[in-house]
Amino acid sequence: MQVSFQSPIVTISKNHELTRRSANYHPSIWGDHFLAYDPDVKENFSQEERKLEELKEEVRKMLIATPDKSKRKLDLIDTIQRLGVSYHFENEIEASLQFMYSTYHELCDEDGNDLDTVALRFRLLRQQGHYVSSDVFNKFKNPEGNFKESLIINVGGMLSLYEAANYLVHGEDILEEALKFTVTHLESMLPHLSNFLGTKVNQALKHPIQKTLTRLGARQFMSLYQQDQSHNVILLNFAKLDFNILQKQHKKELSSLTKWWRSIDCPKKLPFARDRLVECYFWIMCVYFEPRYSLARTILTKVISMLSILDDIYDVYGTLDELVLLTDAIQGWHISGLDQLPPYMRYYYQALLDVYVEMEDKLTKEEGISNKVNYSKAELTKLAKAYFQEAKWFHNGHVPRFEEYMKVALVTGAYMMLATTSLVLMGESVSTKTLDWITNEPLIVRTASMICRLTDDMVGHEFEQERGHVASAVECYMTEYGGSKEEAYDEFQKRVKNAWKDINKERLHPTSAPMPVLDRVLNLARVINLLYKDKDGYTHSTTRVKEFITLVLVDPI
Ligand SMILES: CC(C)=CCC/C(C)=C/COP(=O)(O)OP(=O)(O)O
Repeated sequence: MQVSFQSPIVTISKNHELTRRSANYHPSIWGDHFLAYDPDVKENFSQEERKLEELKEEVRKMLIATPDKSKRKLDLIDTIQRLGVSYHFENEIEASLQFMYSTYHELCDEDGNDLDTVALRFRLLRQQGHYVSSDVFNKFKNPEGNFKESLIINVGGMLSLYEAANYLVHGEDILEEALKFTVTHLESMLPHLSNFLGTKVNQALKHPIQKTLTRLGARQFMSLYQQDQSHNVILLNFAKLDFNILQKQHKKELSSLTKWWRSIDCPKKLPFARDRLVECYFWIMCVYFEPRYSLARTILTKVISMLSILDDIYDVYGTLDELVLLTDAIQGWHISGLDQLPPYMRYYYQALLDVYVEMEDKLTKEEGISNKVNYSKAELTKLAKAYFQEAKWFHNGHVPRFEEYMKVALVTGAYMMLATTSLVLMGESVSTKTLDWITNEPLIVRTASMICRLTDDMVGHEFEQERGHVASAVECYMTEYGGSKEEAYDEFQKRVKNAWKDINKERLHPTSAPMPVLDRVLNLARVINLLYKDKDGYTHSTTRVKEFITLVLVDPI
């Protein structure tokens, strides 16, 4: 099938003025909202911190006192994790799950036919990276090999099985079946459930734990947990206080980032670009939310904001001649590259260099080293080259073969660059060995990049093609294989589903990199799944994404 493809839109009008493309992005919906954030007076803050420490110790004691063999321990760990406060108890949780892993068979015998417990234990262990066999679910099947009908009325057990099955890896047919079985029955049960249970099921079906980002998930889980009559008051109060204290820190970071962003003055100086500082911060806060990553979060937000503009320069505004110059300047990576650039690019390039100077300075101050920054620079160079390749395809009206497109588009999704930079900024905890590992595009990074690219192209290609854009995965696929866009979407959905199995597999021990490193990549995949579900919520950020940002960064609990 022939796909209509727009011709280049950078044209010279009759009076020889250059007409550039425009995407007409809506302006920032946040403006200076976070600028004036003024944290409570110090005294108030330290009172809260003291209270937090007290509650934390109580939760720690509770965690230690609850026997590792008990179902209560499983529930407690799960609740702590879902409330978003497990980062305070990493060692305690690791030790308990290690014990459960080493005594797994014995514990499974004790769990008997309690589906909720079996599935919860399975999920908590897989989440932690421990491989346990999915054969444990065989006992819930009938002699015909199907899941038993009697399970259907056990909503808690079904939910637990559904959440566990999302941790499937390739070849686990039983978990594929479990997913189908639980989704079908939970969906059909929805209208008959109480308000509380219905909300719980609905939320789980939309956002399985495996794809849930900690802060947003915590916020949503907290309101449900509060309604649960058996909730633990100390734990809930601790989680609420921790959420609010951390939100203040995030607001403070956003306030200082807004000052920086104002100095860039995107609406005036680079009016063709998306003005999305707050959305960028949300993106990066999803990658790492913990207090210890404050510096990393701040600088990575600057990097992603600059990448967003760079994407618009290559995709929307720049002429091919100008893009040659910019790509050269980025390869050269030096202030001398400024001279040849047109004014708007010179302005952009200077601001980009400034972000990297800051990155070098801060890392040198923190750790006494700055050569790790070179890993990020190398990725940026790679990214610019790939952007340029796409620009050439667009300006020549060329539709590449699907695989040829994907090779370049996996890079232009920018996840390789962002993942690498996120690690560079994690400081001492990430070794140069790990940075070498990520530079070689390991499976988990390729996979997250693929999820990013296909998800982005499925929801964004029509809007992009209207304004003029390189052929996306959808156009390339249809041109090469024929068929409708719906068939292309089906194929891509399948690939995305498989990609999640790869991510699950890559997080099982023995892993190719430390778990905190893999979790940055996992979080990047989760963000794209959240922001680009059904539509490009980053570019068009006035609805769903605004709600997410409000929940996590605006409203305290
Ligand atoms: C991951 C990063 C860098 C996020 C920053 C914002 C960005 C460039 C989003 C993708 O935009 P797009 O949908 O216009 O991308 P593309 O042009 O590649 O389709």
